[in-house]
Amino acid sequence: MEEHSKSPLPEAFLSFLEENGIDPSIYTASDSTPRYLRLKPGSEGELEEIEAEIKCKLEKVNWLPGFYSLPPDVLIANSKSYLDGKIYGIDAASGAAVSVLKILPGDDVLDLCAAPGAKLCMMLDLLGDSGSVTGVDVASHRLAACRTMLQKYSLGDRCRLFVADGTSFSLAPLRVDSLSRSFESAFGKKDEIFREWTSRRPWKERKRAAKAREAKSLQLVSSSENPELIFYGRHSGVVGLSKNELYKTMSDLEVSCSGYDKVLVDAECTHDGSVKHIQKFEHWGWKTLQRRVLDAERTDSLTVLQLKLLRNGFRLLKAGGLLVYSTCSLTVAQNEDIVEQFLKENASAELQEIDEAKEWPCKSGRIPKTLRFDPLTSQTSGLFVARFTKLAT
Ligand SMILES: C[S@@+](CC[C@H](N)C(=O)[O-])C[C@H]1O[C@@H](n2cnc3c(N)ncnc32)[C@H](O)[C@@H]1O
Repeated sequence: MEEHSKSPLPEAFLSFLEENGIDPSIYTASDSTPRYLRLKPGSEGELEEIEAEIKCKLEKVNWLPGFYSLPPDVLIANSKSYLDGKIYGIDAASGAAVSVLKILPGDDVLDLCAAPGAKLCMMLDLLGDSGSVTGVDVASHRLAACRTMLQKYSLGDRCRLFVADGTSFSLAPLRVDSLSRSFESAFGKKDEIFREWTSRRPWKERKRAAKAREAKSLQLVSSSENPELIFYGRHSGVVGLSKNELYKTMSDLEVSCSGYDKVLVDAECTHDGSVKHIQKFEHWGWKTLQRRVLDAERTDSLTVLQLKLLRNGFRLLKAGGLLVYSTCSLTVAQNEDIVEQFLKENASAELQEIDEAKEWPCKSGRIPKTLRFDPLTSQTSGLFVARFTKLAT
């Protein structure tokens, strides 16, 4: 059994909630909030076996296909089903955020803040055998963990991962049907063609990556520097391409027909919706919580980052496509205010009603059509979700 903290919320966190108009009573259910897992499609027939192994009955989440809940103190990380990649832990609210993207086989999907990757895995499961998913994250160590996860669940076939700043990432989706381009590029310079991914990078490439990391740490990287590609699957569209083809950026005009079908901006935030995250600071020290999470200046710079991520995600979305903006903060500043500001400056952005949520245990946000999940209402972690579509101009 895992240890669960029953200690009261720290003073600094309570003041943060008060300043942000968040009712602390929504967290009172946190200790009993179930844990959730998603069954890898195809493993449904093994439910009884999985239950026997984790010694616990799994409750089907009626409002979210493929999801099951279990008591918060049941450990799954050492179970064979988990190690074999038949189940993965993902909160139901996170699953809801992915499901409102309505991913269909064949879609080109962009996940602009991808690590550690629970939502990315679900996207790849929904995508099936056609289309592509591009995962971007600014933190290379977190994205490396995401790569490990893709490999564990054998989900990387149609995925590519870039260490990059999501506020300026500009690469086009790769059409997996781009055989003619691959054929052409096969006549290009030999060492510029991407061969099948292997974790053992050629010496030249490792040296180049090390140099890039060094330049980054010395802040020598110009904004025109190519993002670092740290993984690509066999059917991600990368194999056979030249560097020039891969690193082709899109003009705003090209985006409207060649942009991504679906974009997730699961933005960096103060994580205040997740008490499990806040309680970690019991061990790291409440002062760290103050500095790393609650500090007003940090929150201000976060809202700037969130708006930039949303703007860039929307820029890369094709006309008629869907974008989901989510955060695991419950403050208005990081959610509704961002949505309002964004709508004000984007005539082609339309906030969409999330019809499927009518049967879901969540509330409307302060702006109609947006959703809020919280431990008390939803028995999930806290999450804000807004869905936009891009109108043709
Ligand atoms: C809430 S987490 C994303 C969780 C992820 N979607 C998942 O389901 O596992 C936010 C992520 O944003 C990343 N991030 C922060 N600033 C970024 C930026 N400028 N560009 C891209 N990613 C960024 C962080 O490194 C972090 O991994």
